[in-house]
Amino acid sequence: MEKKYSDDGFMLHTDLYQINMLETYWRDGLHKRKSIFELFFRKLPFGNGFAVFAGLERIVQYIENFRFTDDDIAYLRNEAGYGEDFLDYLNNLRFTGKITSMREGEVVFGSEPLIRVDAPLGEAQLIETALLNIVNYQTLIATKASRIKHVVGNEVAMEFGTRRAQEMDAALWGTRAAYLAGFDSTSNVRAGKLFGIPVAGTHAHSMVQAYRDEYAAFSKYAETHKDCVFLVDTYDTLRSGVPNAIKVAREFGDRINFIGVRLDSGDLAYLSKEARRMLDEAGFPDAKVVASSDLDEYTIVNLKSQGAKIDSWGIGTKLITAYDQAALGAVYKIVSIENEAGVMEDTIKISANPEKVTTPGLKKVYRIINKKKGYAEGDYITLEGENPASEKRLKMFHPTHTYIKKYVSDFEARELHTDIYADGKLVYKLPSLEEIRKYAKESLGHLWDEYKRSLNPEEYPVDLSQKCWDNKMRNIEEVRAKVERIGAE
Ligand SMILES: Nc1ncnc2c1ncn2[C@@H]1O[C@H](COP(=O)(O)OP(=O)(O)OP(=O)(O)O)[C@@H](O)[C@H]1O
Ligand SMILES: O=P(O)(O)OC[C@H]1O[C@H](OP(=O)(O)OP(=O)(O)O)[C@H](O)[C@@H]1O
Ligand SMILES: O=C(O)c1cccnc1
Repeated sequence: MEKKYSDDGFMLHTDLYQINMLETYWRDGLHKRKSIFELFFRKLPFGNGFAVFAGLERIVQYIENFRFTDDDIAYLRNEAGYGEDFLDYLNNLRFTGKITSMREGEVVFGSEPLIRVDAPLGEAQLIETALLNIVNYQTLIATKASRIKHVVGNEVAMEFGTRRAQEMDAALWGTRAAYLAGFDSTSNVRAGKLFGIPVAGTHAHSMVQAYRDEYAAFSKYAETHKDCVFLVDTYDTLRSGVPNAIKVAREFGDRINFIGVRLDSGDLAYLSKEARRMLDEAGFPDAKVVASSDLDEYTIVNLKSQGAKIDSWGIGTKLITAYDQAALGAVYKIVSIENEAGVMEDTIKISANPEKVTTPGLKKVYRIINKKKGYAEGDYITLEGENPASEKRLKMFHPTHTYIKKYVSDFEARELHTDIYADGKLVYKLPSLEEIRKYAKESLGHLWDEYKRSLNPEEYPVDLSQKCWDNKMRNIEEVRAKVERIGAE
């Protein structure tokens, strides 16, 4: 197809229905009504005990570019048939609202607002798709990366996924998500350039095949590179690959920095132990064994249990595609809207599944940290205006199984949201990626080990304050009464 329009903005990165709803609101004069939306997911991915929030920097990029371009308007005029008056409105549309959000790297849980948008209805509605698109992917990958890094421990985790990622943006932002959640490096050079992530890598089988000879390939690589990791499995790992790597390392001596060998197929436990033994016997005890080949947290744990001697793990496909769970399932729900009289009214979405009933109202999220132990007792969602810190003894109860409760005293109530936008202006200084990575580590540090284990972790409490819970019940009752009235008519 002939390219009629340039790809010069993010505004059309939305679902058509958002623009259609916006048109309805605008024609009906509802677009300026103050509204509050919350972005959250319900269920933690991968059966993990927590998720790692990521995506905020990209959201800021998106909001900073919140304006339809001339080409966007031309497209909407020519291909989508919107009227000139509405197009005029779109042309002048800017984001004027408020956004509060979790910080990137924050450990987060199901059913708590990760982002709150407090904006004129039209604006808040229009940004839904992009916000979900960004958070759903980046938080999913950051969480997967955190799981993998948890089992890798103090060894090195290298991100190798670009070639298998769902296209370029996914590779780039997925790599960033992996790094902020604890990965040590990436093979994606653009991610190195744009985000300052350390880049690392070895070489491919194609190089060995291009020289048609393993020894020649390793030697030529050594002639051109100081740091050398030789890929030893192209022909026969133990009979040819490792011996050739050792031979070249000996011949080049101090002229190269022989970092080690990479295994990419076969029985990685057995081969790593044998490679380790051969390297040690050859006088290279510091040479590392790198492994790759469809690795994830499960194979890594299993390889470790077999006594594998692997120092560095290269992880691609299963990380960057979130192989075992393709989507986080985060949603964006309206919780409050201004009425004709200018008064904010809560709004609720009812479901037969109690966990899917939304929690209405303007809310805040606090992490309740036990001051003595330094660990989190749970997250506590309040209505705006409540101050949990002023309570001596905080009652925390399960929002659906309310008989499950506990009292917490001597705690810090740490508010988890921070202001990102106020009156459409960016009021948040984006932290560096290194700061985010450090923050992610600290945030995870507040969790008991029981929530951190990768298999069958304990369920972390995300509770509602009594007022918030009462408000939800009142809203449910009001909707019920309304439905019954309609049913009786
Ligand atoms: N000792 C081991 N225990 C458990 N899993 C292993 C072990 N060694 C390797 N694996 C994993 O088993 C899978 C083997 O993949 P696959 O069957 O494609 O074979 P391969 O050895 O990689 O061969 P090739 O790349 O030549 O096709 C990979 O996911 C790898 O991480
Ligand atoms: O297995 P992953 O976790 O996805 O890690 C990335 C994989 O990409 C490369 O294989 P590929 O076959 O693409 O190229 P190669 O010929 O260099 O091995 C590399 O050797 C890894 O096996
Ligand atoms: O550098 C490597 O070894 C590498 C990079 C990307 C994918 N697989 C391996």
